[in-house]
Amino acid sequence: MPFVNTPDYPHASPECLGVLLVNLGTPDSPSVPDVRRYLAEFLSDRRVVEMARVPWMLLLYGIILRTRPKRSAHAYQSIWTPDGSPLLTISRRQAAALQTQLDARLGGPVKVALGMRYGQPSIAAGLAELRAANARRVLILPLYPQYSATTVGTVFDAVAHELMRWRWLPELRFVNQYHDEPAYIAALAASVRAHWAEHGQAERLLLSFHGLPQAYFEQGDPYFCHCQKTARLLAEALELPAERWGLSFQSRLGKQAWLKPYTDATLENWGRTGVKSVQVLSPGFAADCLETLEEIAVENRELFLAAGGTAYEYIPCLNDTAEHLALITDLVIRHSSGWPEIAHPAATAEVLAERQRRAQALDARSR
Ligand SMILES: C=CC1=C(C)c2cc3[nH]c(cc4nc(cc5[nH]c(cc1n2)c(C)c5CCC(=O)O)C(CCC(=O)O)=C4C)c(C)c3C=C
Ligand SMILES: [Fe+2]
Ligand SMILES: [Fe+2]
Repeated sequence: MPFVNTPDYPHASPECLGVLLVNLGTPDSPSVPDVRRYLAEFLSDRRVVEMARVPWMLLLYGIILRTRPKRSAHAYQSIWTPDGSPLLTISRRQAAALQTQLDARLGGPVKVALGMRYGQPSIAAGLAELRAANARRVLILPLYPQYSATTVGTVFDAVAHELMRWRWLPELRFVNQYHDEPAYIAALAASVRAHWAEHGQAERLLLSFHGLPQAYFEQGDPYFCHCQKTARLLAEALELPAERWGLSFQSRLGKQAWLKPYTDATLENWGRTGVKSVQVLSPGFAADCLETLEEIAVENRELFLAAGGTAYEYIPCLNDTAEHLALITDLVIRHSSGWPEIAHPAATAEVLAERQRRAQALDARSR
């Protein structure tokens, strides 16, 4: 097997800390062929759909990829911006802002790259960018607060798959989840309070998380429990009594049972039973995307209003807000702590200069 080599490795070049920010990924364009290509990659992932391979491939290529791309492309067209898919443009802004924050807070060189699990820029391309910057230590940060094998687990697979081709591996760390991180809960609470300050408080707050097949939970995926804890901590931070908020799961696909209660059914039920106003937040998404901007902000609004509700507001994801960037920066600093001082906030310019002086002295002695 041909390995990726570093034949022109410059011995004196400075090492740096590499950070790979990862999110799900999105089609290259909202055209039907591009959406089909994206869905084919996504839905062929064994961690996303655990069905037996042969029947699933027959169903995927025989039916799903002949019908769903048209419907999904239509939905993507409704949220696409002049700069591209919201998920990608927001992720790029997060990566650029994280680079700025880390440059300011770390004493040593750091390189941030973006990698998407499906589509472009790929995880392989992000890792290649880090290799080109001579990142000898790499922190992988999947931007999924709650762990699921279908999201975080598959990011690990893609990283491992790419590194199998490398001759010289970097040191590696991998953030697994941050569902109960105080700074994450505080950032969510701040975004809800900011919304309340501007628009007032609705009768109920719905915390809607992306769903999963129920069977994955029964077989040990902790995602459901992580979502419950995030929601409880957020409600506590907002001092919301139980009757003023709910938790639900959105975006189900196919006929099998997914995690319950479902977001659409919850909103319809609330509308039917006299709840007039709701605000909906999707705490599990680090960036706005098709599932929030179309499904939550548009589709589910119509369901709630048709069921008798009169006011429906969607509260945006944390995206590239200052609170979110502070949280992401903090996660990087804490998870890279203990690595050589280059990656540590205590590594000031003086520490690095001293380190360089020592290296030069050693070098001079060994000549
Ligand atoms: C079996 C199918 C799916 C599982 C399991 C699943 C889990 C899962 N997904 C996210 C986050 C996102 N999903 C997004 C889109 C999306 N998800 C699925 C299917 C499953 N997701 C599909 C088919 C699609 C594509 C759109 C469509 O055709 O409906 C997105 C948005 C991507 C974008 O381009 O904007 C995100 C983000 C999580 C967090 C999760 C499990 C916890
Ligand atoms: Fe999804
Ligand atoms: Fe959806």
